[in-house]
Amino acid sequence: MKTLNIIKIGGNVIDDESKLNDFIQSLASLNEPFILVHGGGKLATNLAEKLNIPQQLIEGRRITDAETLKITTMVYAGYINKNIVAKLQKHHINSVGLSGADGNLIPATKRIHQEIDYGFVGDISIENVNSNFLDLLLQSGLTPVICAITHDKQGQLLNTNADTIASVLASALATSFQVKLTYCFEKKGVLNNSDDENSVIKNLDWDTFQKLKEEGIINKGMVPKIKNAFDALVNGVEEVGITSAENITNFIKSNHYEGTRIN
Ligand SMILES: Nc1ncnc2c1ncn2[C@@H]1O[C@H](COP(=O)(O)OP(=O)(O)OP(=O)(O)O)[C@@H](O)[C@H]1O
Repeated sequence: MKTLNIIKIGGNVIDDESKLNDFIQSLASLNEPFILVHGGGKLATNLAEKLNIPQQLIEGRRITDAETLKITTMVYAGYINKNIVAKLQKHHINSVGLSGADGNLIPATKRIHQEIDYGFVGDISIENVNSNFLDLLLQSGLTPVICAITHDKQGQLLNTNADTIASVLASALATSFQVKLTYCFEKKGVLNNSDDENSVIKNLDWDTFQKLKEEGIINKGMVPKIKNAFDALVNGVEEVGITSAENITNFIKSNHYEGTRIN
């Protein structure tokens, strides 16, 4: 089976043009096929503030009312997606930017919650991913760049967590590729001490994750990210890791390179 990398890039890197340029340059030297999934929450929040549209986040999840859906779609599927595609083109990586509605790539179901009205938030499943479409693009030598906007097949766009999209896509493709899933963000990996960049946990198993979560050492957005990472492993993804954007290529190429491997 051929190797395929699914790489997720986080918001703190996307917000910083210089960090983003370095990340894309590093990706360009990977020499392995990849699919890039991106977040971008901070830019969406900034634009919403400028437009006086109040934002509400519950446990790191954005409540997506009709106005917020417009903002997230403009920011994720518009500016961020095309900015990344343009930067990849500069490095001769012919990429194509997609939402989950394009090519019916990621159909979703609007989340119904007993107590919280999340608004236009979409839950997704491995079975519904249009992996044939991704396969066609990859076979044509194109690199898909995917944002966190999905659709319900009834004409409604939905907002879906980008870490979950990366995990679900990786799992859906694991039957036809040897998939390596790598989450990239601004730190060197999952840290044992948030103040010490040199405290990267090299290997993280489920029991250690539970312990560190209970102790509060792993918190905020890192909790759902790691849960998504374990889900991918359970669903047949070969290798799952979390590392810094600047070290992406070295991490993928060497098992000994700095970062956290999920196992
Ligand atoms: N033990 C830990 N080690 C490293 N980071 C941690 C840890 N615990 C919590 N974090 C936090 O998790 C954050 C990463 O999660 P987050 O969901 O914000 O990632 P992201 O991929 O950058 O976001 P997005 O998908 O919204 O663009 C880090 O910025 C850090 O503050």
